[in-house]
Amino acid sequence: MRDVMNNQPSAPPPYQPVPHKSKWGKFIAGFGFAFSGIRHTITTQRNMRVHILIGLCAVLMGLILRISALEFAVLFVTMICVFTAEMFNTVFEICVDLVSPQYHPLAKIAKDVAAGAVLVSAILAVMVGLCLFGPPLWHLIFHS
Ligand SMILES: Nc1ncnc2c1ncn2[C@@H]1O[C@H](COP(=O)(O)OP(=O)(O)OP(=O)(O)O)[C@@H](O)[C@H]1O
Repeated sequence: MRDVMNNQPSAPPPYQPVPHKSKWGKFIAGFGFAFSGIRHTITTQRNMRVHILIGLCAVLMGLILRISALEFAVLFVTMICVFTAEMFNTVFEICVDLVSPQYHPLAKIAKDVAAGAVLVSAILAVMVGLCLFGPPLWHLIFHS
């Protein structure tokens, strides 16, 4: 959008919340926005697709190795931790790009810390995976 008189980029119009007829309409629209955020992360972030693929493989492995319901619960919590970290990382990337499109040392720190949070959660996932699948895999390989 450009300022016609000066041929300069003009400020975008202020955000106007979409009016909803009822409370329920607003409630249901909230789900739509949330799913749209999830879809955006999956379609734009390759790392998110990798996390989902690894998570699905882990669930499949859990089924094959017949881990307990409690172990599945631990697996799901861990997977959601990683997904959530990746989604917040995406939020930070977008916010930083919005506020500081040019290079800025604070922008670098913000993005690096957000990426670090994803790495920490991925390390947690590897450790949980080792604890859950290590013993049954060991038993399967060396005692069958
Ligand atoms: N505005 C900026 N100012 C300073 N450093 C930046 C800036 N934008 C990015 N960086 C540096 O570049 C790194 C990569 O940033 P980028 O936005 O490309 O993230 P990414 O992890 O590659 O994102 P994606 O997940 O989309 O591939 C950041 O971790 C940060 O160190």
